[in-house]
Amino acid sequence: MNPTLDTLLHRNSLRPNQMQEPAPSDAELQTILRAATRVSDHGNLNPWRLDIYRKPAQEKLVATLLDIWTQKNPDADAALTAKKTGFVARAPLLVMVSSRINRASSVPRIEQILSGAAVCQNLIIAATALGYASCWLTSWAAYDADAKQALNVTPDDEILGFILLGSPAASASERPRPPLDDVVVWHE
Ligand SMILES: Cc1cc2nc3c(=O)[nH]c(=O)nc-3n(C[C@H](O)[C@H](O)[C@H](O)COP(=O)(O)O)c2cc1C
Repeated sequence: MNPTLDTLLHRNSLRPNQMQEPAPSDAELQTILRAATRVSDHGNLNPWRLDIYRKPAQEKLVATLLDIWTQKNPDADAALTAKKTGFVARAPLLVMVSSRINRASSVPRIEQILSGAAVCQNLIIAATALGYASCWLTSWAAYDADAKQALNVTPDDEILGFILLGSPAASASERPRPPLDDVVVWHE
């Protein structure tokens, strides 16, 4: 089968706890990032940013999220707190994709965000094509004003994804995909 279609037709997410070292090498990551940023983009605005976190930066990010989470959820139990804050360091590499909306442009905000979503999906596809595992998460942190500020994302912008990457440590369980007849309408 055509290798691009093979990747697209067989991609599955793996949870961060199903990933292990190594992360993509620097050279592989460059390729993944080039593929990720080669997206459709109305107005050629590049209205997105990619923040790369490796360890120890991932651990510092956990500490930042922990401060914010515990202030807002002082009664949360330790397991929940660890889950809600530790996810960003639970895989070998984290890429945060966020919008950088160009407000001077007439291109609608939604279209600039959609271009950023394409960045996320291209990133995942490229990592999959190189044999890496990936998972696109948002969690509470993408929508928390203080977390956004700590991550240098303005209130007007959006955290589009925390994308975790690593080597597969398990095989993905196949989940049902929608029958085409459920989601496709043919017009003749
Ligand atoms: C924008 C976006 C945000 C997501 N955020 C989360 C999340 O916070 N937690 C989660 O468990 N899954 C989240 N997911 C879903 C997973 O990334 C994944 O798509 C899902 O587990 C299905 O697996 P699949 O990619 O193999 O279809 C998100 C997906 C998208 C597109």
